[in-house]
Amino acid sequence: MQTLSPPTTTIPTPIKTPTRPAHRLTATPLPPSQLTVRCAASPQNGAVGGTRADWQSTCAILSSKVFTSEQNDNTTGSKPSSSRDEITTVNGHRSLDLVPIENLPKPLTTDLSPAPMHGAQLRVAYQGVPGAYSEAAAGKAYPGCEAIPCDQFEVAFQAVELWIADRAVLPVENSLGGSIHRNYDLLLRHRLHIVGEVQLPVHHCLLALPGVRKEYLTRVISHPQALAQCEHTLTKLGLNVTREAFDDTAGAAEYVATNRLRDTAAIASARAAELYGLQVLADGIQDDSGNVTRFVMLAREPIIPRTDRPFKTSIVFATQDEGGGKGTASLFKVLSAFAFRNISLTKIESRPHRNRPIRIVDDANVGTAKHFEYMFYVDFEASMAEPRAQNALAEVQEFTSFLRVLGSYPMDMTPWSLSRSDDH
Ligand SMILES: O=C(O)C(=O)C[C@]1(C(=O)O)C=C[C@@H](O)C=C1
Repeated sequence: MQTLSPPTTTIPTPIKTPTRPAHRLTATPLPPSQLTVRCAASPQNGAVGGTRADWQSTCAILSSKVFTSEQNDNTTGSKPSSSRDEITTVNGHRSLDLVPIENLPKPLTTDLSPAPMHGAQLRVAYQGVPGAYSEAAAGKAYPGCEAIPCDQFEVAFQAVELWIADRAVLPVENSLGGSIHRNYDLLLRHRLHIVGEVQLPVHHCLLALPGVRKEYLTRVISHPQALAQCEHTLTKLGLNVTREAFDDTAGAAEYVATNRLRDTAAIASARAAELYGLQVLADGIQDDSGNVTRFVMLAREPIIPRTDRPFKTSIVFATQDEGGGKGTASLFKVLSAFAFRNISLTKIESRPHRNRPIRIVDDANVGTAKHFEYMFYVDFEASMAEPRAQNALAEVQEFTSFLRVLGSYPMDMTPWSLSRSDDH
């Protein structure tokens, strides 16, 4: 499948950004590792326990495994450092027990309510151009926000790290297409925190220039996830077309419009049709009417976990080497730490362990085994403010060589509706 080059034309200004110049953020060479990450949160009324000390004790569970800040990405599986002279980090932050409480910087926000510090709208970075589903997710997560288009997922991370944006909204999985692996890898590589999730019903349309008929089409372009979500319907429509990947759905629509392509259709939202002056050739072409994409919201600071509403926690870990002693069956042991506490897992994903993708085990009698090594991403239904979650993670640490909490955040509990008006 060939990847099209994005057009070099001007991108329309994102909605609700009347004063901002019309452009998309593009990649910068600044490595995320150069970015300063600050520590911890201040208490907030309604948070469990309600004091900074409570929050610190919650975090202390996690700070027993410390890594030196010299390490590139905390994934090498090194043993914890015990030296108090070293600058230590937990989840990319200075270890809490080394920082006097009164010196803790204030978090950007302590809750999901949009409260930007710079006195303006909350600025939310997303990948794509106006009309992309990610933009709709940003609007659902933070109504009235200023949505900032970025040309790559990584740029959205950087936008937050560089204080150009307050939040990033990124798709992580779709009910038909599965996980968006790139974003799992980026979550590990960067130091941002998951502060929320939104689930967005995704309603795809087949878009073409006005006057174009289905019979004229020779190709359909869109984001690979969108192409995958419409695979069977495209075949059922009897289209004799090639399918080509594009950076995002709305970008594909814009490309068709700007280049006046009469042989090409885009799969994108009805809103993209309006924005780029395209007609809707077919509506609701996703293979499942309940098609939904889950997005996570990222911020520079974590939010304070609570217990007054359902929370989810996302972690990533590497198991200890298998092959005897403590290392045996470590994945099973990790998962059972949750099972024994009646904590439901909602998602498990494995990705190659970047620093140690293969482990070679020589056995003189039978030969050499080459085991693939993984980073495991797990979402579980509990708040880090709950002792059972803290205890589970304390136990998980015993069987892992690396563990990071990506975030503890409110679950998206909006009522499920497949009505057209809810769709994007
Ligand atoms: O291209 C877009 O519109 C996006 O927001 C990206 C994306 C994705 O990456 O999965 C988001 C939701 C849909 O599942 C299809 C595409």
